[in-house]
Amino acid sequence: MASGCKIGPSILNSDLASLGAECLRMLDSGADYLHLDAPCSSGRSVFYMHMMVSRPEQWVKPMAVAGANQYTFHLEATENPGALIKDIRENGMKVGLAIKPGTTVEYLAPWANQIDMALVMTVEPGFGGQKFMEDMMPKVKEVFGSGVHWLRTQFPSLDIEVDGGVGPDTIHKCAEAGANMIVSGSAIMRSEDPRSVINLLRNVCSEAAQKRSLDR
Ligand SMILES: O=C(CO)[C@@H](O)[C@H](O)COP(=O)(O)O
Ligand SMILES: [Fe+2]
Repeated sequence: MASGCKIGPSILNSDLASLGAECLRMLDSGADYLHLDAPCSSGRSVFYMHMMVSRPEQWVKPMAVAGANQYTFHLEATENPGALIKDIRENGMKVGLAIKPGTTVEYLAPWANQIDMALVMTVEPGFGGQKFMEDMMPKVKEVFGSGVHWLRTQFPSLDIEVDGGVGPDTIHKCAEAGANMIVSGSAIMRSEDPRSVINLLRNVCSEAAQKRSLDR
């Protein structure tokens, strides 16, 4: 099984001058991990880096030294995903592999057994506050060959993350599709009560996961 439902506020939208304080505010509000879209140094929290960069190879060591726990790179950004996965592991981090809206899951599938997390982007990477792309949900449920199989069923222990436009209005789609790691930027960061948004996202996600396990 995947590692349970986890909510990771995206810090991309926050005031970068007060990054540390924002991270603490999110952890105090119940965040399971922090999804960082910009390189930064860390204290001792759970930092999952989303590297939207063109040469992800060059940032592995600096991110490891800065204390990142997971390094997610874009499949489209490298010619040698296998070597990069190996390098990330050798630098003591977990591995995330992201695909942009235009990339199908068949490109990700060959690597699925070597990574800790697949990230299905639900907006074009770049900035927060964009509209959720519901038509990405079939990727989480992926169609293989002639039959329909959920990515979740194909790789039951794989964490599947969604990122972009996810909040109280869109979480149900993600949870029903089988995502268990939920990145949410504006919906959490702009809320006056981030704790209640985080709880809501986690509850919807957990309920869907429970329902799936009962249906099995
Ligand atoms: O990677 C990205 C955007 O490219 C995200 O992590 C966003 O920062 C999420 O913000 P919202 O879409 O939830 O506002
Ligand atoms: Fe992100």
